[in-house]
Amino acid sequence: MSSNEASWIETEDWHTAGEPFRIVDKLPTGHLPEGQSVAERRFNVMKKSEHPLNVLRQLLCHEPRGHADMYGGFVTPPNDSGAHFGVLFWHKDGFSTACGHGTIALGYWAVNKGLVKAPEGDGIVEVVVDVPSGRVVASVAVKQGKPIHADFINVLSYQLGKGLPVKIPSHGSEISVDLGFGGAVYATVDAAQLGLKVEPNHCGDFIKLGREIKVALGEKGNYGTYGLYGIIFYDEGEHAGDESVAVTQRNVTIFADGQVDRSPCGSGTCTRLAILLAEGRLRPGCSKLLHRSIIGTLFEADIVCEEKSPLDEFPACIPRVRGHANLVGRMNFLIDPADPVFPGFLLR
Ligand SMILES: O=C(O)[C@H]1NCC[C@@H]1O
Repeated sequence: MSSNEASWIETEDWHTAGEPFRIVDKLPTGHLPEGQSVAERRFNVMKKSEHPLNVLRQLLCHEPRGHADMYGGFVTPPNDSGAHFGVLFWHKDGFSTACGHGTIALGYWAVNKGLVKAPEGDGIVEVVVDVPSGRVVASVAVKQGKPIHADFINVLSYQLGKGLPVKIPSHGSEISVDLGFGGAVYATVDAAQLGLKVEPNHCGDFIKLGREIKVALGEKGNYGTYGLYGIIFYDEGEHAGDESVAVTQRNVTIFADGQVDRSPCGSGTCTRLAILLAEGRLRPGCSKLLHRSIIGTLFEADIVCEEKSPLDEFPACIPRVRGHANLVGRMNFLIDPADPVFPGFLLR
């Protein structure tokens, strides 16, 4: 694709629990960023706003081809032969380090496309994906050769901070937030502190509050090279019977700059699992988190195992999140530099 010529680009669009995931399998020549790993490729595309892959992100994410809550991934080579492929996740403001809903969609996509050999009848097939935060797995269950659900098995996840006091303009008194890592850094907040329920009619409030909390936390929200990615507002749900069997919560995750996750957020769910482990409310191998989204869709999550933690104060675990993805359509977009709104626009 030369910079002044119009060209076409194909995508396959999925959603996982309502959250969009637009997959670009074949990148135009000259678009793959340099790097030995997906993490290096991400750093390299982020260094240069005029990088052709960053322009392609805006074209496919922003209006009129996308919208302020659009999300997707560019498929790349893996870091080495241990993974099937790599992916650079993108959202309206840039490239993220982790994406559970996208990994679930990629699991379905790879099986449907025949990129990994699935059992002809019933069984499980593992799709191994290199993402910027490490190597993750979509473990796809198939029935008569077709995916029926996928488990996102994430990188090591753990709590980073407990009860950090935060003062924000929209709320009179100080609130308290926990910080955690699930491939990306999240601040998690019990929405009851703000007098809010996680319901679609409060979506605008959560966008505003999420932005305010991010600003108020400032550098305290960073962890090494990871900046604070999202704010998870959660409600405690009804106890599903025995507390040792399940914790039920509903959340909305506001990520990047005011982007709203329609799904329960895969990497956010991993962060909540790690915090619930630290609080002693979940245990590896025997209890679950039933995690609903703001639109009511569900991820079912548990802890595969506890592992050595990089921090003395908090335990660490390998989390697993089960979800469903659905194909939305196959698109063929015209990319025309002469379009008066090239490469696109946003109204948030
Ligand atoms: O499921 C997830 O992990 C992603 N969903 C949007 C924000 C996160 O990257």
